[in-house]
Amino acid sequence: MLELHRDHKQALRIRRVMLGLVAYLMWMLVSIYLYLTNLVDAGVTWLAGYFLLMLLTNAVFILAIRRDWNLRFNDPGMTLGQISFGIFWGMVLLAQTLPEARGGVLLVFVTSFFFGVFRLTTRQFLLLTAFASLAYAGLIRLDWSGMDLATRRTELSQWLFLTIVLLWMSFMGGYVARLRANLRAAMGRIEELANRDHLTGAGNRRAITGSLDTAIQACRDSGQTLSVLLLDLDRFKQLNDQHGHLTGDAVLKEFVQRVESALRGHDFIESEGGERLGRFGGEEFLVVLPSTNLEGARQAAERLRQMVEQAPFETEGGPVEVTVSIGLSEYRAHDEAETLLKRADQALYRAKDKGRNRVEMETGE
Ligand SMILES: Nc1nc2c(ncn2[C@@H]2O[C@H](COP(=O)(O)OP(=O)(O)OP(=O)(O)O)[C@@H](O)[C@H]2O)c(=O)[nH]1
Repeated sequence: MLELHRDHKQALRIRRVMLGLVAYLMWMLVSIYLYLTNLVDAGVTWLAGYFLLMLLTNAVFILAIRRDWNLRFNDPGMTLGQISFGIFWGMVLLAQTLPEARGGVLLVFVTSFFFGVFRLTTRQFLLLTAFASLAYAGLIRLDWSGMDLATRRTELSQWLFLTIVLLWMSFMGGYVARLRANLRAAMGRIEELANRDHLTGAGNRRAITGSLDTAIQACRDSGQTLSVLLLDLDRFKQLNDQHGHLTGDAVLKEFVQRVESALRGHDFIESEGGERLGRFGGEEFLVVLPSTNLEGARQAAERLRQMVEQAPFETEGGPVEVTVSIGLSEYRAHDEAETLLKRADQALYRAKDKGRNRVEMETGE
């Protein structure tokens, strides 16, 4: 199938413009009907030009998205612009339509407005309502002197009903658009909750293993390097026993802050989205280092170890001395996440075994 755009969101926007094309097709069908029933003051050339310009409008919107010009706007979906053009082309047809058929044509405006629920605020809806209402009032004003009293009354009541219906749609549409925005925010929040460790704010196990899988895939695709660090706080049980669980919690939080600032402070952590640090278990954390070989990872790990050791952790129960042991491994061809982590875990075990507060690398076997 033809790829609309390499970016998923942009492809969706193009699809939405195509949906707008359906509305234009509707204007075309209406105009053909009006032409066949002699209710429009236009010939074949006028109609052909009208169709062409409408299609061109649509094509320009699609082109703008394909070339990413739309990304410069606050509303990259260009909803307001698209609806304004929809109304404009509707008005053009209305201007040519004989007064007795205008009432029906006005109904088609509702379809243009409907697109607003994708994005527009009530204010923007009201702006469009004013635009449509004034444009129609302008048309009536133009033909006013040629109308008899009955036609004037019909046109005025049609103008009134159009304005009322569009006003109603503005408030309903704005409400639906707000619901949609709330839903999107809620989805973001749910995603955040599903991926974040509640206590420390670091990524949780699910998030960090997801990042690891992505990083492994990148290694397979491009042959770049990747290393992982498993960090485990030393004698944490003893810390809890001596200072209490709350102090233990505070230490975990500060530990994450220290590691995160150390990771941010060095450009070895070129984040390409996704988590780089995650809580793997109680007092065990995983750091994923893309594009980093074993030596680079060792230096990073050593920096982290020193960051933890260098100053006591300030807690409400007073300062607490904390150290961390770190095991690290580097991606090898055909590694799965499990095998990579297993080697890091074995290295961590050795670090503990050799007295803690140290960095150990995987062995060459
Ligand atoms: N305060 C606090 N403690 C936790 C949390 N999660 C796990 N722990 C504690 O962390 C301790 C981990 O103890 P162990 O696995 O025996 O390891 P350790 O005492 O750190 O000893 P080594 O790892 O060998 O240095 C346990 O006592 C857990 O209760 C947490 O969220 N908050």
